[in-house]
Amino acid sequence: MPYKACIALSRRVPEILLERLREHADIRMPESDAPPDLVSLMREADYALVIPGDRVDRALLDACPRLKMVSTVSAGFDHIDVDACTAWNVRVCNTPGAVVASTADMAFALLLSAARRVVEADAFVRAGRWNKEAAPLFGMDVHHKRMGIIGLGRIGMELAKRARGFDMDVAYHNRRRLSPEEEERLGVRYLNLDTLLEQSDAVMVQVPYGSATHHLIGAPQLARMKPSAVLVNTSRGGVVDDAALAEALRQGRIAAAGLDVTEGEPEVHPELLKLPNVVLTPHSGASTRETHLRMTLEAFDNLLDAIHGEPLRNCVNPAKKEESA
Ligand SMILES: O=CC(=O)O
Repeated sequence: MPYKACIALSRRVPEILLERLREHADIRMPESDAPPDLVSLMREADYALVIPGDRVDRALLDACPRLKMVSTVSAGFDHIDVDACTAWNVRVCNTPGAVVASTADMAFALLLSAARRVVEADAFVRAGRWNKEAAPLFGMDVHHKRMGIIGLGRIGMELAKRARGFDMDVAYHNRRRLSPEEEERLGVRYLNLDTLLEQSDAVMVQVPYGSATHHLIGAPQLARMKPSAVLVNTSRGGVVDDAALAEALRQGRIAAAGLDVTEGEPEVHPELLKLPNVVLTPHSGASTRETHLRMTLEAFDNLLDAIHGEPLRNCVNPAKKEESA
C-alpha cells in the first residue's frame, strides 16, 4: 500500500472541513477541546497544524523526527522557534492573508471603546446609574484626530483605510519607509517613532514580536505620548511593557488603552485589571466565524501544498540547503 502521510492537528476541527485532508493523509487530533500534549500527538506526524500558544521548540522537534512542516493557524509565528525549524529542515507556514481585515476591525473597535468609554458606559447603565448621576461619561472624539500607526504591514494599511473613513490624519512609523507614491495612495505620512508618539491621539501598535520589538513601548515612550492619547495593541503582548502601561494609565499620563494582547497571556498584569480606562479582549482580533474558517482553510492549503510538493505560498523560513559534497 502506498505510504499515506500523517497530519497531527493540535485542536479538534469539524469533520466536514477534514474531508479535504483525509483524501491525502491520516489525521490525528485530540479527543477533547483541551490543549493536548503536543509530543504524544505529533510524535508520528509528518505534518502538524498548530495555533498560537502551542510551543514548537527544539524539544518538540527532537521528539518528532518525521516532522517536515508546521502550519500555524495564525499570522504571527512567535510561538514557533523558526531558526530551530530551519535547522531541523522543518518548513513553517502561516496564514497572513486571512486575518488582516478582522484584526484591523478589532483594533478600531478597541480604539472606539477606549476613547468613547463604551465598556464603562455599559457598566454604568447596568448599575442603574443612568439618569441618577449628573456627570455624564465624557470620552474623546476619534474622528478628525491623528492616528499614529506603528508597523505599517498589511493590518496597519487596513487601519489607515479605516482611519480615512473617520476623517483622521494618519501618520506611520515602520522599519521600511514607503515610496512617496505608496504614501500618497494610502494617505499616510512617515514620522520617526518619538514624533509619532508625541503627536498622535491614537497610537496603534501593529508590529510582530521579536527581540527588536520587545518593550518597544515602555515607560520612556509612554512618557512622550499626549495625556489625552489612547494606545491600542492588537499585535503581540511583550511589544508593550504592561507594567509601565498600567502605571501610565493609573497616573493619567495617557488617557486610555485597548489591548487584545498582553504579556504572558492569558495572564493579565494585575494592575491593568484594576483600571477602568483599559479595555481588554482575549487575543480575539481575528476571532470571527468567517475569518476563523478562512484561516483554517488557508492553513489546510499550506499543508496540501507541502504534501503535494508544491511551492509553499506562505512559508516563513527557507528550505535547509543540502551540505555540498
Ligand atoms: O494573533 C493572531 C494571529 O497571529 O493570527
